[in-house]
Formats: sequence, structure tokens, C-alpha cells
Amino acid sequence: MLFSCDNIHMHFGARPVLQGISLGVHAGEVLGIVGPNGAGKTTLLEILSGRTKPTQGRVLFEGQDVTAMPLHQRARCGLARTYQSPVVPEQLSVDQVLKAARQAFTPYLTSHHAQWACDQVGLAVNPAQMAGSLETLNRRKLLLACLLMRKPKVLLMDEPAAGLLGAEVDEIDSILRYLAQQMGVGIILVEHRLELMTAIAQRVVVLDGGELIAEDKPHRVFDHPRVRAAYFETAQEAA
Ligand SMILES: Nc1ncnc2c1ncn2[C@@H]1O[C@H](COP(=O)(O)OP(=O)(O)OP(=O)(O)O)[C@@H](O)[C@H]1O
Repeated sequence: MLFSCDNIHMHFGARPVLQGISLGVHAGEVLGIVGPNGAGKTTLLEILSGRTKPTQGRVLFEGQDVTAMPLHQRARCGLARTYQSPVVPEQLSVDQVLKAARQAFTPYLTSHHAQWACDQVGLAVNPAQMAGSLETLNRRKLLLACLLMRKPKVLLMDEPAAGLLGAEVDEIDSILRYLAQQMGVGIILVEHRLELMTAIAQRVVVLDGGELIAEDKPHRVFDHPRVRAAYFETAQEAA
């Protein structure tokens, strides 16, 4: 297993938010995480990325225990993370954003690395354009290009299709498929859109109330009685 966690528990005060979560991803595999609102998906991504320390449990990267390793060190090991909102530096041009990303790496990456990364995600915009004026899909592509030039081994993604429509979702789908299949990146993906999950994930885990209640292939995971109950009850409560 390339990247995994083992028996993760998380409490906020006395409140348990994650209870005994174990999962992992292989190189070139896409693992999906779904679950109703408040299930603990984002909290788990925060723990996997190193932004939050779990109350209990371990995170393992290529067999090494990285539980105590902070976010920036995990990034150097090859872990990358994207967020639900594609926040870019509004006052910098696309070229300046890419340059800042190149210079955040030691030794500095070259403009060839940046161009290569832009090509991988199909980012074709005027380099002088202000990043703040990009629409959602190109913001996501720019942020992904900044990560890809570091050649990550593992990518953690929180709702990469949020704010996208139709053909744009298909484009993200193709990019993620390419990263996994051609570049061998292990991807852990939190996503509400089940069609995206079904299209690209090999396995899906379902969280509910901080517990892992099912793990299966995407087209089978909703056959599990606990998964149906979690979604049905949530829908009923919301009605
Ligand atoms: N810093 C925090 N302090 C206290 N409680 C928190 C904190 N962060 C999250 N929670 C609680 O933990 C639970 C899980 O939240 P989390 O955001 O991980 O769920 P989620 O599955 O990502 O939900 P959504 O799909 O709505 O984004 C929620 O009940 C939330 O209110």
C-alpha cells in the first residue's frame, strides 16, 4: 500500500468525529470517500494531509509512520492536497503563480517543469491573465499544475468537481484518470457526485457518523444496507 491510515480516531472536545478509520490507496489507484454531511470526510482528509493530528491512530506513507510529520514535510515526501474551493492569489498573474510554485521547491523548478505541468492538465490560458479572473475549471487546473510540477505520489482531493458543470466535470474526470493511470499517482477523492466516483474510482469507502460503514466497488457500494440507511435517513431528516 502506498499511503494508508490505521485505526484513526478523532475527538473534538468530548465529541467523537472519527472512530477507528482504516483505509489506503495503491499507486495508480483512485479511492473514493463518500458520506452524508458531517460524516467526517473533510476531517479525515485534514488528518491524512498532516494539517490535523488524530487523537489516536497512524498515517503511513510508503511504509513509514508519518503521523507526527507536519503538512509541509509530507508535501516534500510527495503528498499533495487540493481543497473544495479553488482559492488562487487574486492579485498575481498565472505566470507569477506558477513562478511562486516553482520557487517554493528546493532546488527551484524551471519554467519547463511549469509548462510540463500545465500541459498535463490542459491549462491553456494567457500567462499574463490575472489568476483572480480565471473561472473555476481553470483555477482548479492552475492549482493542480502547481502541485504536479513537484511530481506528487499521492493526491488528496476534496470535491474536485465542486462548482463545475457537465463537460467540465468530464474534463476533471479525464485529468484524474490520466494522473492515476499514466503517472501512477494514488488519489484519495472526497466527492459528492457519484457519477464521477463511478467513472474513476476503483474502490469507494462510505463514512457515516465518523464510522466506516462500507467499502466496495462504486457500482456496488449502495447495495449495502447500512449505506442505504445512512443516505435514506439523512434524506428523511432533511425533508
Ligand atoms: N474544528 C472542529 N471543531 C469541532 N467540531 C468539528 C470541527 N471540524 C469538524 N467538526 C465536526 O465534525 C463533524 C465532521 O465534520 P466534517 O467537516 O469532517 O464532515 P464532512 O463529512 O466533510 O461534511 P460535509 O460533507 O458537510 O463537508 C461535523 O459534525 C463537524 O461539525
